[in-house]
This record gives sequence, structure tokens and C-alpha cells, in this order.
Amino acid sequence: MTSASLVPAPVTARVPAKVNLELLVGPRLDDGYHALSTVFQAVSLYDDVTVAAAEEWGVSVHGPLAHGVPENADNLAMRAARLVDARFDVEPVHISIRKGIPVAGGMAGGSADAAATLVALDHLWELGLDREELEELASQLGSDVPFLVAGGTAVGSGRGELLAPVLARGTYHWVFALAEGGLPTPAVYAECDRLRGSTPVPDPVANPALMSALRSGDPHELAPQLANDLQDAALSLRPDLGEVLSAGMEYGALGGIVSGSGPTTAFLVEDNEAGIDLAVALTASGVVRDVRRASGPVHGAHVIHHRVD
Ligand SMILES: C[C@@](CO)(OP(=O)(O)O)[C@H](O)COP(=O)(O)OP(=O)(O)OC[C@H]1O[C@@H](n2ccc(N)nc2=O)[C@H](O)[C@@H]1O
Ligand SMILES: Nc1ncnc2c1ncn2[C@@H]1O[C@H](COP(=O)(O)OP(=O)(O)O)[C@@H](O)[C@H]1O
Repeated sequence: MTSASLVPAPVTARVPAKVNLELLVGPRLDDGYHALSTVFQAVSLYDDVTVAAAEEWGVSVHGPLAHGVPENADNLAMRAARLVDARFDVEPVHISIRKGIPVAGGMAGGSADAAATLVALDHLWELGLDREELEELASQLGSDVPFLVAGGTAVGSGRGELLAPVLARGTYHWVFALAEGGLPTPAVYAECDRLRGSTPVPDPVANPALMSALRSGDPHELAPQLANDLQDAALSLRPDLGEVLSAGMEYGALGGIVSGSGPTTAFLVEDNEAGIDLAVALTASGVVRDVRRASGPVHGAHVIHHRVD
């Protein structure tokens, strides 16, 4: 056997974006984070993350949405790789990311890449991590990362990292309106605090009507239950999003909401055809520069490609 044959073949993991069907933000805690009750759904906009054995650690980012993503140690995928290295002392890899998830858009693209890197490295270096170990590593990388490992539909509590599955029937169809520029998550939480001032904030509790809507599988039942406590803050920082939300509802969405910390807006529609109609209407209106259609729930980070040369 030659030494070249000992180098493992590159591994690609595919990872979805998320939308928060409900994002209830509780009081600011002493560590600066906020207690959350959130219902995540994984949707079919994907990043593909390939890890390949290399002489030294590195990361590169590709595709039309790659602009503004760091190609250095600040990349969340690289932080995930260094965490795995610190724990398991693995050989270096080059990470190549193909972005299909809007950047800094409130759809957890960076967290998704961290989740995909954990899953891909587990496969490449045959670490044999179980789900619990993966989620524990994920929670060290960010509040949203465990959900991007898990996928599906789930309730997140704590900082968003403590997950419980939700019984959701059916498939939901979404149109996402992409916005120019991004919104930094910490700035949106800070604006939420500023708007609340000294008003006492109760601990957040998941809304039973949302859970029952998800069990029904009916988008008409789900639409009125969509809720986002960060929406006012996102609109305060980006007033133009109000016009996008109004346009989406006017052109036939069942419900519309800012996705997480924004500035992407998410519209729930009746079915695939309604999604095509809304995407066309929003683009033609000139209010929205770019749209993506997606459906959910879908699986979390998973290996799609293990090349054998
Ligand atoms: C708002 C949400 C909704 O799912 O995501 P995005 O919409 O940005 O993707 C999340 O709460 C973001 O999760 P994530 O982006 O993983 O957050 P982290 O890296 O852990 O934290 C980034 C910053 O967000 C704020 N933060 C985050 C989570 C939380 N429960 N309370 C907070 O106040 C803090 O200011 C923190 O410094
Ligand atoms: N792999 C990555 N993909 C996207 N952004 C990343 C990544 N790694 C680090 N970042 C940084 O994280 C910021 C937030 O990006 P992202 O996770 O896409 O947004 P959000 O937190 O709104 O969901 C970006 O502006 C970028 O500087």
C-alpha cells in the first residue's frame, strides 16, 4: 500500500438553513444572552461543506452568496474544525464551503457550516461521535448550531441550544426575500433590549396553539401563529423591511415574518405553485432584489458525498 492511499477521500456534508416559526425572547441574562423559547424549522436552502486532508488548516468559500464570508480562523467552520482538533488531535484539513444560504440573513448560515464541518470531520477521521457528543460540541460553537445538526422541526430553549423535537405533519412551502446587506445578531438583540427599556419581560413559554397548528399540517393554521420578538428590533434597524412584509402579504402569502434576527423575510404560502406566484410577484414589484423558494422540514447536516478515487 502506498502512503497516498492512506489519505482519506474528501467528505462533503450538506446542511440546511433555518427559519424560526416562533422566536420568544425572554429577559437578558447576566452573561449577555437572552433566555429563548423558539421553534426552529430546517428549510431546503443548503450549504455544502467539503473537508479534505491537507498540509495545513485552511478554508475557502465559493458561490454567488460567498461575498463577505471570512476565509480565515473567524469562519465558523474553521472554529468547528479547531474545536474537533483540540478534542481529538486530528490531522489538518482544507474546508471548502459552497454557500446557498444567505449570509448574515437570520438563516444561521455560519452556524450551518459549523454543524456540517462537525459531521464531515466525524466521517473523514472516523471519530464515531454519537448524536449527544455532536450536539455537545455544536453547543460550544453557537446557540443555533445544535439545531443545524438535528434538523427537522424542534423547540429550542436555554440560549436556543437545548432541543426537544416537535411533532410536525406535512411539508410547508416558503418564499424568502433576500435583503441587501446583513444585520449583526448582537445588534438586533441589543436593539430589542433598547426598545423594551425597563419594561419587565416574562420568561418565554412556547405557544400551544403553534404546536397544535404544526400537528395539523395545515399552513392556514400555522400562518397566524408565526411570531418573532426580534421583528420590531429588526424593523427599527431596517425600516425598509416593513415594505417587503406588506408586499408579501398583498401578493398572497398566508403569513410573513422577519427570519430570526433578519434581514431576510420569510413568507409561508399554501403550496409550491403559490410559492412560484409569490416569488414572481415580489421580484416584479421591484421591492425585493432576490428571492428563494424552499420547503421544510428537512434533515439536518448529513454526508452526501464520500469520494472514492
Ligand atoms: C437570532 C437567532 C435565532 O435563531 O439566530 P439568527 O437569526 O441570528 O441566525 C439566534 O438566537 C442567534 O443564534 P447564534 O447566531 O447561534 O448566536 P450566538 O453565536 O450564540 O450569539 C451571538 C450573539 O447573539 C446574542 N444572543 C444569542 C442567543 C441568545 N439566546 N441570546 C442572545 O442575546 C448575543 O449577543 C450573542 O453574543
Ligand atoms: N461559514 C460562514 N458563513 C457565513 N458567515 C460566516 C461564516 N463564518 C463566519 N461568518 C460571519 O458570521 C456573520 C453572520 O453570518 P450568518 O451566520 O450567515 O448570519 P445569521 O447569524 O444572521 O444567521 C457573517 O457576517 C460573517 O462575517
